[in-house]
Amino acid sequence: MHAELPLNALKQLVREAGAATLPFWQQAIDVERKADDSPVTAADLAANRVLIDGLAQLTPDIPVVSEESCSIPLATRQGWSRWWLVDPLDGTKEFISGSSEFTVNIALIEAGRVVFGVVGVPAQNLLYIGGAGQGAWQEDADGVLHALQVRSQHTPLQVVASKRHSSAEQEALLASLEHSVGAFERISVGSSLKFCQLAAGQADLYPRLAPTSQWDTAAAQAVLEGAGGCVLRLDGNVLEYPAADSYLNPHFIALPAQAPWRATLLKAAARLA
Ligand SMILES: Nc1ncnc2c1ncn2[C@@H]1O[C@H](COP(=O)(O)O)[C@@H](OP(=O)(O)O)[C@H]1O
Ligand SMILES: [Mg+2]
Repeated sequence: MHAELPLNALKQLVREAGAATLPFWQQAIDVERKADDSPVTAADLAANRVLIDGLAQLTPDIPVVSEESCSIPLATRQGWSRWWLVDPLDGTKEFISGSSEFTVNIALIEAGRVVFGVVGVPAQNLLYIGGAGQGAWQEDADGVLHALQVRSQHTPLQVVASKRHSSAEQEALLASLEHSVGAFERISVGSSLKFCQLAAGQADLYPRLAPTSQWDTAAAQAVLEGAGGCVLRLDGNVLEYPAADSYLNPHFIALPAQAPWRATLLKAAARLA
């Protein structure tokens, strides 16, 4: 997997960033509001510091954009051929509520595509790693790797969706799925763990017709792609990571690449694009 990357050190760094969040977890914690009204805590900032310092040390030639350090001029970012895209604590609202569904995310972007990602789940002492064409693994608390593979047939379909964010379009897509493919079960999960559950063959579809930013999706997209999944915009193209004014993603669906109902779902999604 990306032979030139210091893989073990990167995994250790994500574990250390996760460990930096845990002293604040399930404790009374001050919550600040950012300019976009989203919450940020001392845990987000502690993990951010570990990752920014660690990446600068491990891969000094690769620039970093983090949710908590993202005010880098577009003209500068447009000159980068590869860069790290970091969400030090995805699922901040879950973290604040005391839920274990929060993650630490680092993704390597090359020429606008995610090529490698590590997702840490600090409260479960787990890591997910992977990249398109390279495979995907879960590393357990003892450092043992377990290969991940999506499933493509499961009845009923299990749909993972945000605990907190949906939209009328998302509900319309799910209604059309039920009509054309069949009944499904819906499971609410916070953070980028939703992609990891697909990668691990524990769920079948993650529709996100509600806002996310690039750092929310990139690392776990790499894991899912390595496990045989894909993340597609509603027009059927792969979700990409262009340098742009805004870090907002378009709406997307994440699914096993070989899902038998893929074409049916994409037809319904195209009507909502
Ligand atoms: N209006 C909005 N604009 C951009 N991103 C949003 C958003 N509402 C929610 N999100 C993103 O959704 C993520 C949470 O996803 P989920 O609901 O699946 O757990 C948040 O990540 P953070 O917790 O890192 O801020 C946040 O970035
Ligand atoms: Mg996030």
